[in-house]
Amino acid sequence: MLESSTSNWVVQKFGGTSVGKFSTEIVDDIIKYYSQEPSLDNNVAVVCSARSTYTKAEGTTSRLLNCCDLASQELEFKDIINIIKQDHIDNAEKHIQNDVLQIKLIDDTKKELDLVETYLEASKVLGEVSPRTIDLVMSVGEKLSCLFMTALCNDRGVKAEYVDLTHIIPHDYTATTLDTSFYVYLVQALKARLEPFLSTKERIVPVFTGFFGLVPMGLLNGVGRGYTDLCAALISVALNADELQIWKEVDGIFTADPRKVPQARLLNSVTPEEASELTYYGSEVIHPFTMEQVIRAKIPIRIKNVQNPRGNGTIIYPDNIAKKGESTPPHPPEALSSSFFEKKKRGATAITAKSDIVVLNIHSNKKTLSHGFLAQIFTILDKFKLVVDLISTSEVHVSMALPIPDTDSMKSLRKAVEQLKSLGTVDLIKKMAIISLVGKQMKQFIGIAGTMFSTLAEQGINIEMISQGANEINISCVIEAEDTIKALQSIHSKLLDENRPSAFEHAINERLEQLKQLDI
Ligand SMILES: Nc1ncnc2c1ncn2[C@@H]1O[C@H](COP(=O)(O)OP(=O)(O)O)[C@@H](O)[C@H]1O
Ligand SMILES: N[C@@H](CC(=O)OP(=O)(O)O)C(=O)O
Repeated sequence: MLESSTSNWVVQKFGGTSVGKFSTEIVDDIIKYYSQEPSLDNNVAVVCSARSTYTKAEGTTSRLLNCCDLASQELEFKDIINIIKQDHIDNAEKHIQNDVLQIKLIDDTKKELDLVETYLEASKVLGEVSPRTIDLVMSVGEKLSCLFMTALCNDRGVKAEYVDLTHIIPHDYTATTLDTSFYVYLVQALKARLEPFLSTKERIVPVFTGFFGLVPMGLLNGVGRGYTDLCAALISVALNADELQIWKEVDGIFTADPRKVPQARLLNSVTPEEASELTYYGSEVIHPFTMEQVIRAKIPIRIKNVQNPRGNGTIIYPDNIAKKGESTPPHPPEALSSSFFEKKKRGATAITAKSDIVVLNIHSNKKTLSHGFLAQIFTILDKFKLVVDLISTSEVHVSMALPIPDTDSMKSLRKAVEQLKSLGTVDLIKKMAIISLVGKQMKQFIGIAGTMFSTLAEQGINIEMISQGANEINISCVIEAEDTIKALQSIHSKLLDENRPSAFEHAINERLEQLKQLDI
């Protein structure tokens, strides 16, 4: 059965470091190609993050947040504003050839940063920077980046128009949470903003600020860093786009972080569940909020490399739902075709590691876990805003793995420990890492966990904690952080290397052969 036809819109999201390092390549080889190549017949919408020259930590968003921090302590922040200003002016002078475009861009850049100064001066006087002010200041990162990318497109022969989404949510919007009704509202508001681009005969590329409004709770609190992915997802839904492309500096999603495991392979496709688990457990490929919206609208997400634009990348899409415009997937048992057997062989999809983990052990002072013991633990952790990544319990003992990435979260953990001591003996094990094996097909096979843990044992790696996610697509364990690379490489070689079928894979192949004989 055929569903809704194609819209010919492709949404392209570019991250901050890509805008910082590869802006001309993005315009010439990607935006121009996708919007002007006759065989593609596409309309392109672009979404950009704030510029980072080297790393995100030293990028414009981090600098702007640093200004907010200084202003809240009534300290001087203007030096940082000047660094941001100079960086963007130098960039405009270097890349924009047309004088009129360049002068206007520099002028707009200065005006935006003057506004930041005004907001923060006022906050300094008040001795407080509100979440709304933080959002307003943070939005300037995306504004500057998109003003630049729009000018660069126009300078290089791609007709483009800047679209500022900072005020897309009106002042009097009353919602307090980012729930479905909020997203429905936002998609409608985006549709209204897109209308001029849809009604004109001329092909104009809208360049959207990836900062999308002063949302309830503040964008930083409600969505967190990396919010531009979500913005691009919502624009894709508003446009009923054929594809959302997230452009990165890596060819797509690999079986492991290619910087840590040289043998890692590029994956053609992963499911949204797998992409979420990988992102949560250390492989930051896509913001976790992005997928739900787009997949519900049957829009595939493609991760691609700005340095290799013609590569296929990795598609994120469910393996049991038809894409829009395509036939619905065959109903089982047809699904159990030879491709089923091919897929099942894979077992695990990818492996990932998350560092900065602390294990918190609590031994109850009662003989058995009393009623309310876990509730008390979580109440204390919640009070200090501590998140638990993994948990395992025995009769009188609870172990938890917590992400503690900075000194602030360490301080909170210490305070929590003081209160947890009323429940039993408490100890902390620092400098740990979570290793997670992820794969939607894994749940079909007993033995993958066994292979994973015996591989670690063969390498002499001590396992502190073991946990299997309730969704059964993730098997995780906690090890010492210094063993991370060894663990990733050895497990990858046993369970994910294509060239070296393991003893375990032989066992799977044999079992699949038996199933085939049984005609299942
Ligand atoms: N499984 C994985 N597949 C691809 N990249 C991964 C994986 N795990 C970790 N990474 C790392 O994630 C990074 C993401 O790419 P990058 O384009 O630099 O991110 P961003 O644009 O979000 O700043 C890469 O440097 C890559 O090494
Ligand atoms: N500029 C924001 C939003 C964002 O999405 O960034 P990036 O796409 O570069 O990860 C941040 O630094 O968090």
